[in-house]
Amino acid sequence: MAAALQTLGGGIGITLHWIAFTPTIEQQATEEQKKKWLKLAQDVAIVGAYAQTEMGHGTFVRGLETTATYDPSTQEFVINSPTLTSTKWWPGGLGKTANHATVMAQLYTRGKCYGPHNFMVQIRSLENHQPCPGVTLGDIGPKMESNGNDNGFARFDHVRIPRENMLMKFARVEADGTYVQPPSSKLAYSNMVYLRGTFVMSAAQALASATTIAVRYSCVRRQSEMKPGEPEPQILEYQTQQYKLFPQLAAAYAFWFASWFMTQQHGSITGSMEKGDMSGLAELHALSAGLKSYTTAVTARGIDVCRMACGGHGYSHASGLPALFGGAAALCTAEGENTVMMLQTARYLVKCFAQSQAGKRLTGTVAYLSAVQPSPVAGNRNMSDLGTLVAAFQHRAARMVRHAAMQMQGEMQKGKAREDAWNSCSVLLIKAAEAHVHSFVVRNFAETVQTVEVDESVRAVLTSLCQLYSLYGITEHAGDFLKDGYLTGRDIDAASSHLSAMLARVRPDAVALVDAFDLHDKILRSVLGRYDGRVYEHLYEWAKKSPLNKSEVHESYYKYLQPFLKSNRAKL
Ligand SMILES: CCCCCCCCCCCCCC(=O)SCCNC(=O)CCNC(=O)[C@H](O)C(C)(C)COP(=O)(O)OP(=O)(O)OC[C@H]1O[C@@H](n2cnc3c(N)ncnc32)[C@H](O)[C@@H]1OP(=O)(O)O
Ligand SMILES: Cc1cc2nc3c(=O)[nH]c(=O)nc-3n(C[C@H](O)[C@H](O)[C@H](O)COP(=O)(O)OP(=O)(O)OC[C@H]3O[C@@H](n4cnc5c(N)ncnc54)[C@H](O)[C@@H]3O)c2cc1C
Repeated sequence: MAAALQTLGGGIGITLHWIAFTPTIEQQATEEQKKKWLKLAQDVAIVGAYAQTEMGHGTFVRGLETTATYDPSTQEFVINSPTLTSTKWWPGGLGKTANHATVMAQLYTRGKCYGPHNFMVQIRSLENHQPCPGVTLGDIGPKMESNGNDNGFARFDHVRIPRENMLMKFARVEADGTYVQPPSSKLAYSNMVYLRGTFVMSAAQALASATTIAVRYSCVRRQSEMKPGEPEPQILEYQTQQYKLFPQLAAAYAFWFASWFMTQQHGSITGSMEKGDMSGLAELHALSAGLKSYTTAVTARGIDVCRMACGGHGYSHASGLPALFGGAAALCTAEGENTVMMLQTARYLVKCFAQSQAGKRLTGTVAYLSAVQPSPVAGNRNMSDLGTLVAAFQHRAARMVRHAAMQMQGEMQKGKAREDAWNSCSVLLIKAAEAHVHSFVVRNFAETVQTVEVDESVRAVLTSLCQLYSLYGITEHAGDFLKDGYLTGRDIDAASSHLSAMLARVRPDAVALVDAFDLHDKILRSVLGRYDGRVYEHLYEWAKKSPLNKSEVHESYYKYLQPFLKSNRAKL
């Protein structure tokens, strides 16, 4: 059923029912409320949207304007859109598909505001799908991509819902209007942490799709002469083509493994939180925010590299790459805009750095911050050794975190308010947070290839891929490693030559590495990436099905071109 709805396309968007609406019930509803709504959602007996973002606010959740005012005389909440900018705007499925929504609104009771909380609101009739009284709904119009999803808008004109429709697992409002605090005000945001974590796998899968398409096509496509008189080579024989595609292929594996870690972390930390231990929430938020931001940004750029590596046919929708890029671009903005998310990670790193300066031993993904030596020890490093590469990335991140934090401390010592010092160092903070996440991805990649249960021949290939990913990162960001002399120019030259060697070493396994993603043609939806490699025949068939080819002479000739040509000829 869900798959059918999913493929219905135009105007039917059920993605967010699965990835946001249903998980919000799972994570924010009481057991009683789950009995009422969870099975309905899981069986798609109701279809839901996650309605948080408004026309005027997406990033700043505390600035949302929709209100939920408790009326103790009727034990109801009154949901209202007080301004134009409070109109819910963007939620997937909200325009035409969903008949329910979890609505994030400022909770008011006894005249006091307690901040954003989630409320279950029925928005369309289950009989005729018409909007419920007081609810105005619509689609927000064409977007860059994913136009099958009806991202919509919603306005509420004093819509009354029972008190029990507030999702009350963490915070509660009693019948008399008393507000009961949650263990942490950020638990209302927990589903965003979950969804960000899933974006890491979405990014990995998107990059896996793009590299599958581009690597397979690069084995089919023959172009130019490498040596005069010789047959045209597969374009994958060109080192430049390998330099474009193999780092993206390595990143797809790196992000895939990072998503395994993210899923495991989310499970164990939320498990502890169920028992009342909130200690892991801050690290979980920082990791999910940073990984979401980093992996989606690299993926969007990487998909466009793959698109360009396929030449003209990459620019055709037949390749599947423009659609992949559009979707990946959405991941950079949705579920927490990337800059804002990376700043959240930076906020956590600055806090941890201060704790480490005060003598606290750091643990988890920031443990290296207290372990890394501030003074570089230059020397001939073995740039093909994974341990050396991981240490280099951790040194780089620790140095940049320290530099950004000290810069901020310096600004505050000059008398700047903390917020102003933060803002004037935020570019440094973003770069430090990116270096931190990059070092985590490299370390996690190295640890995974060394411990994953695979045949030794497979481990050797994955190790080469991990070396390639790390060496590519070092050569792309060489300045960061050279700055304090931790790596020398000779180390960077060694890294470049090892990288070239890794490109050649990965080449024979490139097709096997993309086939290993096991992405069916129906998922890839790409003429260039077909498993059977019969690109040209299917490209021609695909083009012939274009709507423009329904008639030999298009109606636009008679309407526009013919009179235009005629009048120009008449002037000769
Ligand atoms: C290729 C595939 C294609 C697929 C097609 C496309 C599909 C698309 C699918 C699209 C689906 C898209 C669906 C959608 O898009 S759903 C809508 C998604 N919207 C967002 O993600 C909103 C983003 N904004 C926020 O989360 C908050 O406003 C932020 C975080 C920015 C500020 O918040 P706030 O102003 O309140 O906080 P603060 O900055 O003062 O910090 C105060 C403290 O709070 C801590 N803190 C903050 N947050 C969290 C947290 N979550 N857990 C735990 N802790 C948290 C923080 O560390 C700090 O701690 P400390 O430092 O004081 O100790
Ligand atoms: C495809 C898609 C699907 C979506 N689906 C949903 C959904 O189902 N439900 C839902 O509720 N929402 C959804 N959204 C909305 C999405 O969550 C928001 O667009 C996102 O959170 C970004 O918020 P914004 O649009 O307010 O951007 P803004 O925050 O206005 O971003 C504009 C610029 O301001 C900058 N900026 C903002 N705050 C800061 C800061 N503190 N420091 C530095 N720079 C800052 C940003 O970095 C950015 O460069 C979707 C969006 C898209 C694109």
